[in-house]
Amino acid sequence: MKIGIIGGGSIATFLLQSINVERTLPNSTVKSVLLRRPEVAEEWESRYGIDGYQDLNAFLDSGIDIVVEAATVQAVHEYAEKVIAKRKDLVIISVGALVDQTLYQNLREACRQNGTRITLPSGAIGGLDVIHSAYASGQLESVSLTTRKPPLSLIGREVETEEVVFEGTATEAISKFPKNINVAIVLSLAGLGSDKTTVKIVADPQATKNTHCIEATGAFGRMSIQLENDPMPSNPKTSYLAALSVLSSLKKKTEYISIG
Ligand SMILES: NC(=O)C1=CN([C@@H]2O[C@H](COP(=O)(O)OP(=O)(O)OC[C@H]3O[C@@H](n4cnc5c(N)ncnc54)[C@H](OP(=O)(O)O)[C@@H]3O)[C@@H](O)[C@H]2O)C=CC1
Ligand SMILES: O=C([O-])CC(=O)C(=O)O
Repeated sequence: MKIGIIGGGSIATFLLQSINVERTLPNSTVKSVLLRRPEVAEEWESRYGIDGYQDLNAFLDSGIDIVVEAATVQAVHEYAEKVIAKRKDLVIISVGALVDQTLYQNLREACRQNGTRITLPSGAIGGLDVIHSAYASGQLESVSLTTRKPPLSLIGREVETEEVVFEGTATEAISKFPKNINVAIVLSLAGLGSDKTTVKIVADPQATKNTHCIEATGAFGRMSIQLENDPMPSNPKTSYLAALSVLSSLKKKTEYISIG
């Protein structure tokens, strides 16, 4: 599998190290990266053996089979439909973009027409299989997410005591915190939708981890999952698990038997 990555931040760097240096994916390599900064492209070309591009069309025509978006919600709006139109499968980690129903439907239709698929990794959370199973039977009643992160990650300043910085629907949460709460949208897409999935975000000066607590109820019973995620040192807003989940999604594409 020849992989192209959009973005040059913490998740992109993790994937390059893991796939091109540590060779964790059988018969696969990151061939091309779409980067905004030419100086990073130059350095990465020699460090990771990739081709760096600033132009989307040149990137898409560089002999890649699949594209991983590891940039921003805005970049998904900008590039996703063009990636599908070029018949490349796409992995999206800035899942928050798909709160936009028009974009979601357009991408779905473009995939149908072009015979391509979009994968949304579980990101920094888990339990999506449970939510999806409960929803598929029409018997999922409630889903809530409580996220707790260090204040600097969330609001860009320190606070003395913990502060609830948001309480509301997933739809509102992602519009206010597009770099911190993509998890709310993948949770919504697996279950009740972004207007019925409730979110609370807490800035906690004691926190050293990014914590996500998911509670769900339905005819199946009750689920409560708490993730205590180590942040990526290069971007503390992002949990290490999110990067691992992208690698896991890519790995699933190379395997014949799927779990979950
Ligand atoms: N679904 C989930 O559970 C999670 C999702 N995420 C999301 O994953 C994404 C990547 O995270 P992370 O790697 O930590 O983010 P970083 O901020 O470390 O890196 C983002 C990179 O994207 C690049 N970029 C931004 N816009 C564009 C563009 N239009 N074209 C090309 N490159 C662009 C930036 O470029 P430059 O260097 O030039 O600024 C930067 O290199 C984020 O959207 C984040 O919110 C993160 C954690 C969990
Ligand atoms: O990585 C995390 O803990 C969650 C996150 O940033 C996001 O969902 O955008």
